[in-house]
Amino acid sequence: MSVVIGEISYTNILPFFYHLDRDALKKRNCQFIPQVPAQLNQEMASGRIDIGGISSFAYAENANAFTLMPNLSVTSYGAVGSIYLFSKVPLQELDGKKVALTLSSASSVHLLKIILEHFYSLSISYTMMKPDIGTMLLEHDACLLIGDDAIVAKRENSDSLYNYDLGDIWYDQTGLPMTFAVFAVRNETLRDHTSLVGYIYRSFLESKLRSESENYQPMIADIVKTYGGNKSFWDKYFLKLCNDFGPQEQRGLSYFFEVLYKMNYIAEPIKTLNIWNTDVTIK
Ligand SMILES: C=C(O[C@@H]1C=C(C(=O)O)C=C[C@H]1O)C(=O)O
Repeated sequence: MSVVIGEISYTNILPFFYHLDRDALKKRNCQFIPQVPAQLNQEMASGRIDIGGISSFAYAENANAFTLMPNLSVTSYGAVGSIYLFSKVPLQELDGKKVALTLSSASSVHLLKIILEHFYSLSISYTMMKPDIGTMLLEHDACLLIGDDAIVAKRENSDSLYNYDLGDIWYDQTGLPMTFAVFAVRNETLRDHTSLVGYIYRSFLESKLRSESENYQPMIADIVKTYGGNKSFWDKYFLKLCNDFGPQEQRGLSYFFEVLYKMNYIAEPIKTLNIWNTDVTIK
């Protein structure tokens, strides 16, 4: 039986994937499925995908079925640079208005609801839509985009619309980092394929450490060719993102989960984050 690895199809996950030895992983019977986060979340929940990066919100919804991997996440301390609310009016004036939300996201969609309803006490009507800023804004006053969709939209629309970086607002309001993506494994996969999961985990960690030690340079050169933008934009983007998942990132995530529970967006409170103790398991 193969182990299926979910691969978020956004540049922000690349530090964990860029230096993977995919042939070695395929020889060990691993397969890769690239998808936007919301799709990966569903497929992890249904068991079609076994391991990989998912929305942190999806962990909160499936905390009994998933185990988190230490040291790996997509987190921001303040501005993230790829998660924006684009609005025709200032944020405070959105009360009673219509906001379109990208179908690709789960964490940022809920973070936006926390910001608008909990931090700013606004009442909003939401529609989930495909991530296309033109269509989204035809009949809505604002829209949320994430990942490369948001990066391109910001490049092209920053003069004509108000834009708000959700990582920035979260940090201003809480003083905490925001973890958008975590790395998780299904509990049965961890139980049945412990040593292979250990190998995959080490591969992600090594790719991340190598990307960081190279200041993301070969990776950024490839990104510029594929996605455009200039090198200095991508340099800043990756230097600002935090790819760790230590005590402070976990504190921020636990607070996000606490607010989600208070606002009834998750059914059960998350009392502890179930993080794999790799020191004990991996030899
Ligand atoms: C930083 C980002 O984080 C992403 C946001 C996610 C979400 O909102 O559910 C999920 C995974 C992350 O890759 C981004 O895509 O811009």
